[in-house]
Amino acid sequence: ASQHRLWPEIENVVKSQVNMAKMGIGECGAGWQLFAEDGEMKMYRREEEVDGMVCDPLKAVHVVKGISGHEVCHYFFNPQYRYDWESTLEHMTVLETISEDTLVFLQTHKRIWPASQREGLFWSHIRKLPNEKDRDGPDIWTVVNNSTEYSEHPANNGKCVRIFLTVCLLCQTTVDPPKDGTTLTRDNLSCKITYCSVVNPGGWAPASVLRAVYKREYPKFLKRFTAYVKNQTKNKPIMF
Ligand SMILES: CCCc1ccc(-c2ccc(S(=O)(=O)CCO)cc2)cc1[C@H]1C[C@H]1c1ccccn1
Repeated sequence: ASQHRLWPEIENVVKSQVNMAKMGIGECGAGWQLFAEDGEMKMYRREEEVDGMVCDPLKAVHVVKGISGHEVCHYFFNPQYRYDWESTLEHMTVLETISEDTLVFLQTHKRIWPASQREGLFWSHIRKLPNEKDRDGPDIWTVVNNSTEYSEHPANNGKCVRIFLTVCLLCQTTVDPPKDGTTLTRDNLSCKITYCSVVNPGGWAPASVLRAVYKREYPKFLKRFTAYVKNQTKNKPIMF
Protein backbone atom coordinates (compact mmCIF):
# COMPACT_ATOMS: atom_id res chain seq x y z
CA ALA A 1 0.00 0.00 0.00
CA SER A 2 2.85 2.39 0.76
CA GLN A 3 3.78 2.57 -2.94
CA HIS A 4 0.20 3.26 -4.06
CA ARG A 5 -0.32 6.56 -5.97
CA LEU A 6 -2.63 7.87 -3.23
CA TRP A 7 -0.29 7.03 -0.35
CA PRO A 8 1.44 10.45 0.01
CA GLU A 9 -1.95 12.21 0.03
CA ILE A 10 -3.37 9.71 2.53
CA GLU A 11 -0.43 10.24 4.88
CA ASN A 12 -0.74 14.04 4.70
CA VAL A 13 -4.53 14.23 5.05
CA VAL A 14 -4.63 11.70 7.93
CA LYS A 15 -1.92 13.57 9.88
CA SER A 16 -3.55 16.98 9.44
CA GLN A 17 -7.08 15.73 10.13
CA VAL A 18 -6.00 13.89 13.31
CA ASN A 19 -4.20 17.01 14.58
CA MET A 20 -7.33 19.11 13.94
CA ALA A 21 -9.62 16.55 15.58
CA LYS A 22 -7.40 16.45 18.68
CA MET A 23 -7.76 20.21 19.20
CA GLY A 24 -10.51 21.33 21.54
CA ILE A 25 -13.28 23.43 20.03
CA GLY A 26 -11.69 26.52 21.63
CA GLU A 27 -8.35 25.92 19.87
CA CYS A 28 -10.00 25.35 16.49
CA GLY A 29 -10.30 29.04 15.77
CA ALA A 30 -13.22 31.39 16.28
CA GLY A 31 -16.73 31.21 14.98
CA TRP A 32 -17.83 27.75 16.15
CA GLN A 33 -21.46 27.70 17.21
CA LEU A 34 -23.09 24.89 19.16
CA PHE A 35 -26.09 23.87 17.02
CA ALA A 36 -27.17 20.56 18.53
CA GLU A 37 -26.85 18.96 21.94
CA ASP A 38 -28.20 15.61 23.16
CA GLY A 39 -26.84 14.24 26.43
CA GLU A 40 -23.11 13.71 25.95
CA MET A 41 -23.25 14.68 22.25
CA LYS A 42 -22.37 18.26 21.30
CA MET A 43 -22.35 19.42 17.65
CA TYR A 44 -20.65 22.58 16.46
CA ARG A 45 -20.54 24.19 13.04
CA ARG A 46 -18.93 27.23 11.44
CA GLU A 47 -20.79 29.06 8.71
CA GLU A 48 -18.57 29.10 5.60
CA GLU A 49 -19.44 29.51 1.93
CA VAL A 50 -17.23 28.68 -1.06
CA ASP A 51 -18.37 30.23 -4.37
CA GLY A 52 -21.72 30.92 -2.76
CA MET A 53 -22.11 27.29 -1.69
CA VAL A 54 -22.56 26.27 1.95
CA CYS A 55 -19.45 24.33 3.11
CA ASP A 56 -19.94 24.61 6.86
CA PRO A 57 -17.24 22.70 8.77
CA LEU A 58 -18.78 20.47 11.41
CA LYS A 59 -17.22 19.17 14.65
CA ALA A 60 -19.08 16.80 16.93
CA VAL A 61 -17.88 15.48 20.29
CA HIS A 62 -19.64 12.53 21.90
CA VAL A 63 -18.85 10.22 24.84
CA VAL A 64 -20.35 6.73 24.62
CA LYS A 65 -20.16 4.13 27.41
CA GLY A 66 -19.55 0.44 26.81
CA ILE A 67 -17.64 0.52 23.51
CA SER A 68 -13.99 0.98 22.47
CA GLY A 69 -12.45 3.26 19.85
CA HIS A 70 -11.36 0.27 17.81
CA GLU A 71 -14.96 -1.01 17.71
CA VAL A 72 -16.32 2.41 16.67
CA CYS A 73 -13.78 2.68 13.83
CA HIS A 74 -14.28 -0.96 12.80
CA TYR A 75 -18.03 -0.51 12.21
CA PHE A 76 -17.54 2.90 10.58
CA PHE A 77 -14.84 1.73 8.16
CA ASN A 78 -16.01 -1.70 7.04
CA PRO A 79 -18.41 -1.61 4.07
CA GLN A 80 -20.40 -4.69 5.16
CA TYR A 81 -22.09 -2.75 7.99
CA ARG A 82 -22.72 0.57 6.23
CA TYR A 83 -26.28 -0.06 5.03
CA ASP A 84 -27.20 -0.95 8.62
CA TRP A 85 -26.44 2.50 10.08
CA GLU A 86 -26.15 5.01 7.18
CA SER A 87 -29.84 5.81 6.66
CA THR A 88 -29.24 8.29 3.81
CA LEU A 89 -27.27 5.78 1.74
CA GLU A 90 -28.89 4.69 -1.51
CA HIS A 91 -26.01 2.73 -3.10
CA MET A 92 -22.42 1.95 -2.15
CA THR A 93 -19.63 0.15 -3.98
CA VAL A 94 -15.97 -0.40 -3.17
CA LEU A 95 -14.13 0.74 -6.30
CA GLU A 96 -10.68 -0.33 -5.08
CA THR A 97 -9.15 -2.20 -2.16
CA ILE A 98 -5.80 -0.42 -1.87
CA SER A 99 -4.93 -2.43 1.25
CA GLU A 100 -6.81 -3.98 4.17
CA ASP A 101 -6.85 -0.56 5.87
CA THR A 102 -7.54 1.57 2.77
CA LEU A 103 -10.58 1.36 0.47
CA VAL A 104 -12.06 3.60 -2.23
CA PHE A 105 -15.85 4.03 -2.06
CA LEU A 106 -18.43 5.31 -4.54
CA GLN A 107 -21.74 5.96 -2.81
CA THR A 108 -24.97 7.72 -3.67
CA HIS A 109 -27.14 9.32 -1.02
CA LYS A 110 -30.91 9.47 -1.13
CA ARG A 111 -32.18 12.64 -2.74
CA ILE A 112 -33.12 15.33 -0.26
CA TRP A 113 -35.78 17.60 -1.78
CA PRO A 114 -35.38 20.18 -3.25
CA ALA A 115 -31.61 19.57 -3.66
CA SER A 116 -30.64 17.14 -6.46
CA GLN A 117 -29.24 13.71 -5.57
CA ARG A 118 -25.61 13.58 -4.39
CA GLU A 119 -22.81 11.05 -4.73
CA GLY A 120 -19.42 10.80 -3.08
CA LEU A 121 -16.20 9.14 -4.30
CA PHE A 122 -13.61 8.97 -1.55
CA TRP A 123 -10.75 6.96 -0.11
CA SER A 124 -11.21 5.68 3.42
CA HIS A 125 -8.33 4.78 5.73
CA ILE A 126 -8.42 3.23 9.20
CA ARG A 127 -5.44 3.60 11.52
CA LYS A 128 -4.37 2.91 15.11
CA LEU A 129 -2.35 5.75 16.70
CA PRO A 130 -0.17 5.55 19.83
CA ASN A 131 -1.71 7.09 22.95
CA GLU A 132 0.78 9.95 23.55
CA LYS A 133 -0.77 10.98 26.88
CA ASP A 134 -0.61 7.54 28.46
CA ARG A 135 1.90 5.08 26.95
CA ASP A 136 0.33 1.95 28.40
CA GLY A 137 -3.23 3.27 27.91
CA PRO A 138 -5.51 2.09 25.07
CA ASP A 139 -4.58 3.24 21.55
CA ILE A 140 -6.36 5.98 19.66
CA TRP A 141 -8.23 4.81 16.51
CA THR A 142 -9.22 6.93 13.55
CA VAL A 143 -10.95 6.65 10.17
CA VAL A 144 -10.39 9.39 7.59
CA ASN A 145 -12.53 9.71 4.45
CA ASN A 146 -11.36 12.09 1.71
CA SER A 147 -12.78 12.71 -1.77
CA THR A 148 -10.61 11.66 -4.68
CA GLU A 149 -10.86 11.55 -8.50
CA TYR A 150 -11.28 8.36 -10.57
CA SER A 151 -10.97 8.52 -14.34
CA GLU A 152 -13.46 5.60 -14.69
CA HIS A 153 -16.02 7.63 -12.68
CA PRO A 154 -15.87 11.27 -13.79
CA ALA A 155 -17.77 13.73 -11.61
CA ASN A 156 -21.23 14.91 -12.64
CA ASN A 157 -21.58 12.75 -15.77
CA GLY A 158 -24.75 11.11 -14.52
CA LYS A 159 -27.80 12.29 -12.65
CA CYS A 160 -25.95 12.80 -9.33
CA VAL A 161 -24.03 15.87 -8.24
CA ARG A 162 -20.58 14.88 -6.92
CA ILE A 163 -19.92 16.15 -3.37
CA PHE A 164 -16.41 16.77 -2.04
CA LEU A 165 -15.87 15.71 1.54
CA THR A 166 -13.19 15.32 4.19
CA VAL A 167 -14.30 13.39 7.27
CA CYS A 168 -12.30 12.38 10.35
CA LEU A 169 -13.62 10.07 13.06
CA LEU A 170 -11.19 10.07 16.02
CA CYS A 171 -11.80 7.74 18.96
CA GLN A 172 -10.09 7.77 22.37
CA THR A 173 -10.91 4.86 24.70
CA THR A 174 -11.00 5.25 28.49
CA VAL A 175 -10.75 2.21 30.76
CA ASP A 176 -11.83 2.66 34.39
CA PRO A 177 -10.71 -0.68 35.92
CA PRO A 178 -13.04 -2.28 38.51
CA LYS A 179 -11.93 -1.47 42.10
CA ASP A 180 -12.09 -5.07 43.33
CA GLY A 181 -9.68 -6.31 40.63
CA THR A 182 -12.37 -8.42 38.92
CA THR A 183 -12.26 -8.89 35.14
CA LEU A 184 -12.90 -5.85 32.99
CA THR A 185 -16.42 -5.53 31.58
CA ARG A 186 -18.04 -3.04 29.18
CA ASP A 187 -19.20 -1.08 32.24
CA ASN A 188 -15.56 -0.08 32.76
CA LEU A 189 -15.23 1.22 29.20
CA SER A 190 -16.07 4.50 27.50
CA CYS A 191 -15.10 6.12 24.22
CA LYS A 192 -14.68 9.81 23.40
CA ILE A 193 -15.64 10.27 19.76
CA THR A 194 -14.68 13.34 17.74
CA TYR A 195 -16.32 13.54 14.30
CA CYS A 196 -15.12 16.31 11.98
CA SER A 197 -16.49 16.86 8.49
CA VAL A 198 -16.31 19.43 5.72
CA VAL A 199 -18.67 18.76 2.84
CA ASN A 200 -18.78 20.79 -0.36
CA PRO A 201 -22.17 19.97 -1.87
CA GLY A 202 -20.62 20.13 -5.35
CA GLY A 203 -23.44 22.01 -6.96
CA TRP A 204 -25.54 24.93 -5.85
CA ALA A 205 -28.34 24.28 -3.38
CA PRO A 206 -30.17 26.87 -1.29
CA ALA A 207 -28.13 27.68 1.86
CA SER A 208 -31.25 27.47 4.00
CA VAL A 209 -32.02 23.99 2.64
CA LEU A 210 -28.48 22.67 3.15
CA ARG A 211 -28.20 24.05 6.67
CA ALA A 212 -31.59 22.54 7.54
CA VAL A 213 -30.49 19.16 6.12
CA TYR A 214 -27.25 19.16 8.11
CA LYS A 215 -28.96 20.35 11.29
CA ARG A 216 -31.40 17.46 11.01
CA GLU A 217 -29.18 14.73 9.55
CA TYR A 218 -25.91 14.99 11.47
CA PRO A 219 -27.30 14.52 15.00
CA LYS A 220 -29.49 11.66 13.70
CA PHE A 221 -26.49 10.10 11.94
CA LEU A 222 -24.15 10.14 14.94
CA LYS A 223 -26.80 8.93 17.40
CA ARG A 224 -27.92 6.14 15.06
CA PHE A 225 -24.34 5.06 14.32
CA THR A 226 -23.20 4.93 17.98
CA ALA A 227 -26.39 3.11 19.02
CA TYR A 228 -25.66 0.59 16.25
CA VAL A 229 -22.10 -0.03 17.55
CA LYS A 230 -23.38 -0.49 21.14
CA ASN A 231 -25.95 -2.98 19.92
CA GLN A 232 -23.51 -4.90 17.72
CA THR A 233 -20.89 -5.23 20.47
CA LYS A 234 -22.93 -5.68 23.65
CA ASN A 235 -22.60 -9.47 23.77
CA LYS A 236 -19.14 -9.70 22.17
CA PRO A 237 -15.67 -9.63 23.77
CA ILE A 238 -14.18 -6.10 23.85
CA MET A 239 -12.10 -5.26 20.74
CA PHE A 240 -9.21 -3.02 21.94
C1 LIG B 1 -26.38 18.02 -0.14
C2 LIG B 1 -25.32 17.17 0.55
C3 LIG B 1 -25.97 16.09 1.33
C4 LIG B 1 -24.96 15.16 1.99
C5 LIG B 1 -23.59 15.41 1.97
C6 LIG B 1 -22.68 14.53 2.59
C7 LIG B 1 -23.16 13.41 3.24
C8 LIG B 1 -22.24 12.50 3.92
C9 LIG B 1 -21.32 11.73 3.21
C10 LIG B 1 -20.43 10.88 3.87
C11 LIG B 1 -20.45 10.81 5.26
S1 LIG B 1 -19.32 9.79 6.11
O1 LIG B 1 -19.21 10.30 7.46
O2 LIG B 1 -18.13 9.71 5.34
C12 LIG B 1 -19.99 8.17 6.29
C13 LIG B 1 -19.99 7.41 5.02
O3 LIG B 1 -21.23 7.55 4.42
C14 LIG B 1 -21.37 11.57 5.97
C15 LIG B 1 -22.26 12.41 5.31
C16 LIG B 1 -24.53 13.15 3.26
C17 LIG B 1 -25.42 14.06 2.65
C18 LIG B 1 -26.85 13.88 2.72
C19 LIG B 1 -27.48 12.73 3.02
C20 LIG B 1 -27.50 13.85 4.03
C21 LIG B 1 -26.70 13.73 5.27
C22 LIG B 1 -26.11 14.84 5.82
C23 LIG B 1 -25.38 14.65 6.99
C24 LIG B 1 -25.25 13.39 7.50
C25 LIG B 1 -25.84 12.33 6.88
N1 LIG B 1 -26.57 12.50 5.77
